[in-house]
Amino acid sequence: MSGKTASSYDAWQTLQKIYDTERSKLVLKDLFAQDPERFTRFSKTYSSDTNPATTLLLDFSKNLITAPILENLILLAREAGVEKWRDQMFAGEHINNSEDRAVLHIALRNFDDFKIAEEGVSEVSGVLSHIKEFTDAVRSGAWKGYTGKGINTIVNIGIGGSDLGPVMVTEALKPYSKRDLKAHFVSNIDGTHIAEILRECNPETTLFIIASKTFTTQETITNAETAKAWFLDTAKDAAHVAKHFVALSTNTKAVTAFGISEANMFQFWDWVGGRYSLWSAIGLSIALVIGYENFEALLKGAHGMDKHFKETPLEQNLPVILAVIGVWYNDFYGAQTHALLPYDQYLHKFADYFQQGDMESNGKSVTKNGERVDYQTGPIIWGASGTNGQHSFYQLLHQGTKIIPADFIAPATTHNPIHHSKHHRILLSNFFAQPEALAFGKSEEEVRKEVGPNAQEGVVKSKVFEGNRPTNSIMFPLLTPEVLGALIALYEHKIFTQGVIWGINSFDQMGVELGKVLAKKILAQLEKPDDVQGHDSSVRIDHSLTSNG
Ligand SMILES: O=P(O)(O)OC[C@H]1O[C@H](O)[C@H](O)[C@@H](O)[C@@H]1O
Repeated sequence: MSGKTASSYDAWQTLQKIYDTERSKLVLKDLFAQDPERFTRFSKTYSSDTNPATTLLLDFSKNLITAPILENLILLAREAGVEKWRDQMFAGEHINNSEDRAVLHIALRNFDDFKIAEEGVSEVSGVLSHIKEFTDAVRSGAWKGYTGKGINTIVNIGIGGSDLGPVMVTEALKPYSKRDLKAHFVSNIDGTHIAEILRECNPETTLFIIASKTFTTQETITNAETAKAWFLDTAKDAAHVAKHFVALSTNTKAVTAFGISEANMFQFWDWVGGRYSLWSAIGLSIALVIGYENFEALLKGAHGMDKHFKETPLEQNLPVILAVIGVWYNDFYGAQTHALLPYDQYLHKFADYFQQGDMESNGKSVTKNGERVDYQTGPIIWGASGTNGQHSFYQLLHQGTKIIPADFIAPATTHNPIHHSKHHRILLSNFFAQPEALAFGKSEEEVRKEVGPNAQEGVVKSKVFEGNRPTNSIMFPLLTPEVLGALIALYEHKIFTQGVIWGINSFDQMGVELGKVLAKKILAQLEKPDDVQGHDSSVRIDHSLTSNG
């Protein structure tokens, strides 16, 4: 990093001038009318070198940009050192400076292309073999529970990155799942979460996967202990735990102290960030649900996108394009949020997943050098799957006062072509219609023609769509494991690129600590309510409300 902050880069200042002087000319209707080649100019396709079915089309033509704006946005990325930082990440340098760690989720899906020297990287293939051997044994029925029965239920106990990735991916890849293996995910400390799930489990046929990078996370350890006690209630003998509990962690000591042997532990390393960990041992539940071969295809899909990000000039680089367009809205238009809108029911957890992926990475306000930024950093990520969102919050997208950049995401074909793909055709018609309506709107003149001369003024105005609301559209042939891998990696590298432009460390999460520390203090006091002290006056603990009899 140059020591400069983003707003002092030359390209930033050029962009600010363009925004100040040309903003009124950035009207999508006019930009499309002036340039019949606009779609060709502002769309790009990524295709995997090894599998032509793994293709992503990014249409970014419906953005408030021109060729010179995009050129300057790319210059901004270059001036911020995106290429340099990217190459450092791929080389295993400790770019997570506050924790002095490498950032190597790309090493978990490397398949020997990038040479990385960091400790632990050479062990990745061994852990993958362990995952394969174990998942094959469980899925085939060779792995037996303590009464000799096979496993038909898995319960992943984890939170944050040790939950959201496995949940999102197992939902997204349901068509590839072993339908007779039920997968549950417990995350919340609220006892209701585990209580409801245990009601659906049989201790003889259930496998608990304790997923925690640190193995110190309060929610996960508490839930894991509850699960163990529930299991031993029936199984009685602690020796049976070995058949029903495995751990995914970097912390061998804590895992063995919990009572899980090293043989039942799947390792990963401190250079895997929690929100980038689904590619590691944390993906065990994914491999169990979809099979090891499909898990490997997911990794290969991400690896292909890694190569694209590493080797493609910034101008053609999909993650970089998404990132700089995001910066344009976030920092010049003042957009506060970014919506992820997948038109695919299988992707219904995609926005939830990238809430952590993006907001925990880029929700920072000091640079790596410790300077307070004087510009906006990470956007608020939100969204829901189409078409449900249309019947809920799209009113605000179309006619509200806020600018909400959004990504529309859809597969060209469906895993469920019922009624000769009638559902899918309707879904896609909405996927195409919404960005069109957002971009081009409906003029007052058009409304007047429709409603006739006698309509009230208020009615006319309420039916006008100003348009000029920006979107990206991303399409792929079918949601396969490889395509999903590429799609997730696309967003990971987008987040990386934005973090570099803003000069922040996208790989620590100091902001989650304070609340945890305070909760621990309060917990001690809840257990001994007479001693409540040292908090502000709004923390008044009424023992009659907190005790359960
Ligand atoms: O995997 P664990 O160590 O249990 O951590 C689980 C989660 O909790 C932390 O508070 C972090 O904010 C997350 O990044 C992490 O994914």
